[in-house]
Amino acid sequence: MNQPQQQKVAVIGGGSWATALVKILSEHSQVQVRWWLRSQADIDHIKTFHHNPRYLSDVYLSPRRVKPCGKIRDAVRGADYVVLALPAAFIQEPLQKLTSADLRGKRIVSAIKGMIPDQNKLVTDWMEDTYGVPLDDMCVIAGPCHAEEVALEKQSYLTIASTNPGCAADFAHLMTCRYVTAHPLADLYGVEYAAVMKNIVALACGITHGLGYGDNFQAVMVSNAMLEIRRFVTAVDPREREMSASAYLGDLLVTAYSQFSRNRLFGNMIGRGYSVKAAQLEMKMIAEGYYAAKSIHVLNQQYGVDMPITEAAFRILYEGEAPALAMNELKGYLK
Ligand SMILES: NC(=O)C1=CN([C@@H]2O[C@H](COP(=O)(O)OP(=O)(O)OC[C@H]3O[C@@H](n4cnc5c(N)ncnc54)[C@H](OP(=O)(O)O)[C@@H]3O)[C@@H](O)[C@H]2O)C=CC1
Ligand SMILES: O=C(CO)COP(=O)(O)O
Repeated sequence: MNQPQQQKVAVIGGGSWATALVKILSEHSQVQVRWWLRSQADIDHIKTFHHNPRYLSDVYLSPRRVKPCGKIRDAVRGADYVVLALPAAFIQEPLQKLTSADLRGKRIVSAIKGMIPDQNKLVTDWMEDTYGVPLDDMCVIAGPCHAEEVALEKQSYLTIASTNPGCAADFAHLMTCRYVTAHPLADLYGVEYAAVMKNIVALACGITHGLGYGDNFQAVMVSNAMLEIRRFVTAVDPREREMSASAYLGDLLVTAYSQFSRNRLFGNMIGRGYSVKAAQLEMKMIAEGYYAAKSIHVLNQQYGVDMPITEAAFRILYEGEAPALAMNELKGYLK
């Protein structure tokens, strides 16, 4: 591991995952975190009290290692790594203040499990197209890991995927601490697509739970979903991959079953009769699966992969189909 002594990491985003990542990174004495948040009140609170007031507010944030700031150019200046940790729908606005020159020579890490909604692009593709960041200078953070469990220092595993083995290994080192183990993996696209798609499945699981379906049905749905994800990922990026690995199956399982899953919670509300708007207003956090259902539906028009679970979610969320009707129809496709 050829890491220089001091590592400067800019983290972009002020929500729960950003807070958890800042906590993990700041476990390393050689890491300095510049943390961009959009709310000046939150920045002031963190500087004064060393806790993020609205997300994972129990987490202590070391003032020696973590410097919050409100200007994104200040956050990325001199950084070795820039970690993107906002929901995909909100990443374009703050990044508009940056030019390709601001990001040149830096490694970009996407912690986002969503697609740029209006363009239906993976975040890494969008960064390459918009800022000319070479794919080899990027990695994604994946794996079954909820921010809430990082806050509690519960043992967790992450996967750092990149086309560049050195980039993945270096960042995996920074993501490893007493309660987190991170492993590098070469499958950037497979991991990134699977992370987007498992959110749609978790949302669909939440819908069935809200409708009163039981664990038996959900287990069948999750098994079928894994096959659906495999079919799509293989169509988009054909290659050998071990889809039972935790970056794929593990993340699907934790999101489909965890009490902390935003996507499952959102789906559960829809299944219980909330409208999409009402569920969004009720949720204090973002469910990426809502946006992903549309992006994957649109993308799949060019691939034509059989995806009954994603399609059922799309019809419920965007075409107003009654959840009970869509799930009743889905029953005929599951084995
Ligand atoms: N939470 C988790 O356990 C994990 C999350 N992820 C991924 O990390 C990414 C970030 O999710 P997470 O941290 O959970 O999200 P949260 O819902 O916790 O936080 C949302 C963030 O987005 C900001 N935001 C909300 N609305 C807007 C807006 N209209 N314009 C600009 N910014 C806005 C919020 O700022 P403000 O508070 O000021 O409104 C906040 O910083 C997602 O892609 C998610 O899938 C990945 C692994 C685990
Ligand atoms: O990706 C996650 C856990 O690995 C988080 O999923 P949710 O956004 O559904 O909470």
